[in-house]
Amino acid sequence: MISTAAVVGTGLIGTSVALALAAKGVRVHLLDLDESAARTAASLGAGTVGRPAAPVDIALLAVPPGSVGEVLAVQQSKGLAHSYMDVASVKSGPVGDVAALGDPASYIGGHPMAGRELSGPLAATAALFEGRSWVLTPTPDTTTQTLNRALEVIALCGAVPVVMDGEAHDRAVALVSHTPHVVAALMAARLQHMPDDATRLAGQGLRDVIRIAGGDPNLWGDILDANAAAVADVLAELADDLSVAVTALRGLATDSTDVRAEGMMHVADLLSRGCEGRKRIPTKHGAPLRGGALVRVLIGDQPGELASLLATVADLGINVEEVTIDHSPEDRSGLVELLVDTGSTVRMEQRLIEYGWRVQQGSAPAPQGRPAPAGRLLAEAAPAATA
Ligand SMILES: NC(=O)c1ccc[n+]([C@@H]2O[C@H](COP(=O)([O-])OP(=O)(O)OC[C@H]3O[C@@H](n4cnc5c(N)ncnc54)[C@H](O)[C@@H]3O)[C@@H](O)[C@H]2O)c1
Ligand SMILES: O=C(O)C(=O)C[C@]1(C(=O)O)C=C[C@@H](O)C=C1
Repeated sequence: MISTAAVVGTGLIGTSVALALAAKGVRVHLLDLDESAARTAASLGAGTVGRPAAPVDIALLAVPPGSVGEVLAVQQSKGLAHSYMDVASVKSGPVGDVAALGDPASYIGGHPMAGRELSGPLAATAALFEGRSWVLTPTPDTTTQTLNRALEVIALCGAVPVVMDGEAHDRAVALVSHTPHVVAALMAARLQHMPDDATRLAGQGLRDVIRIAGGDPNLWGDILDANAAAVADVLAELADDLSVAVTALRGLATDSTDVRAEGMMHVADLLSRGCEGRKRIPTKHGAPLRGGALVRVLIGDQPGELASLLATVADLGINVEEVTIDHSPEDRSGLVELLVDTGSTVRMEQRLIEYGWRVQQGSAPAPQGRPAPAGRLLAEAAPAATA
């Protein structure tokens, strides 16, 4: 059983792990090149700043991918821990660096598949890894004790271990994490000089697409540098699809019936392949996305309104897969979208109306038009609520 740990690199990921371990009673030592980051983490309850008097059970190296090998070698030479694991978003590079610079027996590569577009200890949260996959890449050199300690860290963080080969991991994350980041950055870069009237129209769809583009450019430069070939392969396929999409759309903009028909065929194919691809992504419980449906509710933009809506939904005993909220600053309203089982929507809409919530009934695809001025107004609710 792990009772002591160290975290080297107390930024977003290091502090999140430290908070989760500290909450489970593990004594955590916090180390960072930037001492203020370690002090901030400590002030959040993530542990104590400074080296332990004796080696801890396991040290987590939560530093940029290019620094893992060097940091491991330094900390092994100082006897920081019995075992070491890193959390870097790429694995082949760090594993190679470790073999060249340090002792690979007490090291295991790791990568929690959870994060944020923010950096630093203040963005950390103990719940970050709950229910998420956490890759481990043991090599033939890794000792069983080190593997077991890493598995314990993952369990204490509430995550799900996935053991993989480092190169297979890097190919997989090129598709599911690194290329999406590049695509988000490319799209967000298009917005740099957009006119103000377009800015005002930006809704949740755009925000969903560009959220991760806010990630630290230095960290992401390091990640892309370490997985460049695999990301380039995925991007090249995307570029082929893009060029088909451009040609098809140019065709749709012509007067020729034949060219338009062919263009529409390609556009329809692209859109339906998109829907199919999206269904391959598991939900938070690990099952692929099924026929979920959206229930849309207008709320007032004041503190406690969303929490109150979610409490009502919980009272109804309906399981919500996802919640998104789209704020409209101009009329101080919010449109909340709750993804639930298809079978639950009608009952849920009726019951929410009975409770006095303003439901956009018949919720299905994207909302049309602007939401009306919001607020949970009993007087405005459906007849069932006022009867
Ligand atoms: N951000 C994410 O969403 C995410 C998700 C999973 C894994 N990761 C991986 O986690 C690691 C850390 O990322 P983060 O988002 O927490 O970054 P971060 O910038 O929030 O934190 C990194 C911390 O490491 C410290 N540091 C850098 N070099 C150091 C060194 N040589 N010795 C000691 N401390 C050092 C920095 O001062 C900083 O406090 C990276 O390897 C990243 O690939 C990130
Ligand atoms: O959700 C986010 O903000 C993330 O950046 C998470 C994400 C991902 O792509 O899933 C990003 C990089 C990490 O290596 C792991 C997780």
